[in-house]
Amino acid sequence: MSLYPFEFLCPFEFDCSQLVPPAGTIDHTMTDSPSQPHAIRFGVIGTGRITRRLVADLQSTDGVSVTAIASRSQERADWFASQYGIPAGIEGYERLLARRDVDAVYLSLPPSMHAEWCVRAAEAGKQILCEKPLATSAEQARSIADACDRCGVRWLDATGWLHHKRTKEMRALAVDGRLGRVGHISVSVSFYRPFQSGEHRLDPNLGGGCLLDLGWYTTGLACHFAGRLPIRVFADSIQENGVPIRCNGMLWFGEDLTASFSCGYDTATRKWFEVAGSDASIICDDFTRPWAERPTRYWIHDASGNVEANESTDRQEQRLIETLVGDQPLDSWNTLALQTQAVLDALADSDRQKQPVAVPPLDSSLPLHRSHTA
Ligand SMILES: NC(=O)C1=CN([C@@H]2O[C@H](COP(=O)(O)OP(=O)(O)OC[C@H]3O[C@@H](n4cnc5c(N)ncnc54)[C@H](OP(=O)(O)O)[C@@H]3O)[C@@H](O)[C@H]2O)C=CC1
Ligand SMILES: O=C1CO[C@H](CO)[C@@H](O)[C@@H]1O
Repeated sequence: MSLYPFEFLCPFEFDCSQLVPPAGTIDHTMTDSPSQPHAIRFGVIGTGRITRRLVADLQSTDGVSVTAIASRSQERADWFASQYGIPAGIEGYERLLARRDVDAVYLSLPPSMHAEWCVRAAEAGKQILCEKPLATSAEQARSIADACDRCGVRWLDATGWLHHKRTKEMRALAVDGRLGRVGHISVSVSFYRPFQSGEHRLDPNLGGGCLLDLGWYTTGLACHFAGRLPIRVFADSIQENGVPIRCNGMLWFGEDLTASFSCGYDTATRKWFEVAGSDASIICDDFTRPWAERPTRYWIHDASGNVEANESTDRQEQRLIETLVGDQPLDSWNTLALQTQAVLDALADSDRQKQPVAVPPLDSSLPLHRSHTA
């Protein structure tokens, strides 16, 4: 059965009067409602699986509305628009960027397309929420950051777990001495196939492979808790169709702190980490998102077998969206994304060479990824 049933017809027509925004212009006159004055109006680029969830998250975030969705196919755009109550279905991503009723875009394309469409969105003056991985190389990631800088637009990668309220809490435990001296971080993210045909995760030309897809989480987690870039990394993968389908590795943050990771498409769903200190460890088994119908949870284990359990609920995607459309600086989040991408480059390089490689230092003008955890 097709993933996209096309039996629904869109009741909305494309409105040419909404074309042509001067870059950076935000025109709130077209879709503001009395209940949402000055809502930030999102346009969605791509109609994939994750889009369904994020559209609902956008629509349920205060101060945000979704005004348009673009697909390569008019039929698919119309179907999504009608299913999700989005006023306009648009054929072609460029046409969405040209609309005056779009202030920000949510981009959920295969990874190899992120850089091009983020840069175009920035040049059209739109704020950007881009799916992870931000790009397929550090150079591409930097081109996104530079374009956003140049055009004065805010951007975030859609890495929801970072914005969960417990993430700050867990990191505080690691840095305030509760665990003793932190020595090792281990992190695993996986799920077991099957994939549908045409799956971008298995296509090297679309930025496929578990290292970018799931290594984005494992690398980001290790860098987030370490609060610095690793000096040296090692990765080794099992490949299929020219992409890694299992990848394991090590990160050295200095002599005192190491991390190990495992990610892949050939073991059951795992989304856990451990931060091990000299006195105690944090263990979390759902860091990327909660298990269905359960609160998020983590445990602090001490050296005597005492366990402190923590459960909480939060709406991490809404927090992520609020952070983007808010007015606080995004430097710290942006830096972590650029660091993560640079480390992924080094891991891919190590996997090719089958030996540890040094991680080049990041641009020193970037602020350290620390401020929001204070
Ligand atoms: N944050 C999270 O929790 C998650 C993030 N992701 C990320 O979201 C992004 C999209 O993933 P996912 O939703 O699974 O992807 P899908 O394959 O389901 O969707 C990708 C969409 O991109 C568009 N597209 C444009 N060109 C191509 C092409 N050549 N091949 C395939 N699709 C194309 C299609 O939309 P159209 O044809 O309508 O233009 C398609 O629906 C990835 O970067 C992924 O890592 C994914 C899952 C969870
Ligand atoms: O980011 C993601 C979240 O996890 C999924 C698997 O559970 C991945 O497929 C996806 O790319």
